[in-house]
Amino acid sequence: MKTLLIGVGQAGGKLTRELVDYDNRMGFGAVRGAVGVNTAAADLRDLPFETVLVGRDRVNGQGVGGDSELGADVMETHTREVLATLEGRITAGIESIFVVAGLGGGTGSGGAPVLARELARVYDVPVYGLGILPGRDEGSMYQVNAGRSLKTFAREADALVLVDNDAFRSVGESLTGGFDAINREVAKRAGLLLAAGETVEGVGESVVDSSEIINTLRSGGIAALGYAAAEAAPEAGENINTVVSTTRQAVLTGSSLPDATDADAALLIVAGDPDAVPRKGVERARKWVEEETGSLQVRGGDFPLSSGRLAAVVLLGGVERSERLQSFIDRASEAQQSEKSDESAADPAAEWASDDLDDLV
Ligand SMILES: Nc1nc2c(ncn2[C@@H]2O[C@H](COP(=O)(O)OP(=O)(O)OP(=O)(O)O)[C@@H](O)[C@H]2O)c(=O)[nH]1
Repeated sequence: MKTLLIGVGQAGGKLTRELVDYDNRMGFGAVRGAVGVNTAAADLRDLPFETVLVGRDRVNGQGVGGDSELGADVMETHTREVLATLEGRITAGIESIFVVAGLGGGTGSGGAPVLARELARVYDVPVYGLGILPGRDEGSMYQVNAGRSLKTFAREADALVLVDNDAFRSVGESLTGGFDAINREVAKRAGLLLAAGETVEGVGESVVDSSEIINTLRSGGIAALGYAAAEAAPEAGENINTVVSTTRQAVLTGSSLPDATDADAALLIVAGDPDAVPRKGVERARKWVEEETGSLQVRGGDFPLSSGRLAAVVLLGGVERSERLQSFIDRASEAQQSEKSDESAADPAAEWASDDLDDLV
């Protein structure tokens, strides 16, 4: 799926850079362009693509210091500048736009939903979010920002793929030290998903195309992305169990949003050498995904790659009813209450005190 990436805020910019690097390294060519947007000049310096510094008049290139309302305000004021940098980049071949942001800070959490809304108004292609949830030991400001942003971002984008920063943290590793590793894990998942619609080598029996990604995300709301890989035997017949077990691992232990398995729709992509991919294994794995997610809309396909390994990438669409998300929302609501902010009923933050997740879609 030919995609344009827009990284908003520090985390958004860094993750976008990782996505661009991964796509280049693998030679996929699915990422057709990238732009970085930030209120902090220093965070834009290392990005190897076009950048836009917004809100200079308000924060003088220093960032918004975790104030997501200010982040949203700045983006409202400068949307035109950001859209101007996209002119000529959203060519006929572009099939989707991803707005990438950390939801715990101010620039990304406030700015990304505003930008998604404006992009959806201007362009016909789907506008997706790729949002990062703060880890559970980050401070309450991060939790509240993410809680508020999550709901708005999911509403304004055509779907929001979530990454929980706790999902890829190894035991005992500090979160900050682990960011690069987390970004690599996310880039692999998202990079393979985007590239799956672009045939790279050979032609598999049932190759995935972009419309399957779009259809899996069609119900909107929150999505999760899982991945796992294992050594492949040369003969397809010997790999039936491998395909099933990597698929289970992708969903159960390799997901960007762990424990979010109750889904509206799913897409299973099996990547590997076409001669090593067993049809029977793919069918069984697909059945397993149907049972695990409770969804009857499970699509599947191959991604032919010359590799001695087999990988399963699983995109789950419409996972907002998951316990994991509920526990995050509880955490954000608690943080908000403990900050004793005196929100009124008209304040969007007040909606986060509600347990009613159906509001998301
Ligand atoms: N996965 C990942 N998360 C990150 C990274 N950098 C920061 N974060 C997370 O993103 C959140 C902070 O967002 P930032 O992107 O730093 O903030 P910002 O949007 O630039 O906003 P301000 O700094 O307030 O202007 C926190 O929850 C961090 O845990 C990164 O490189 N990778």
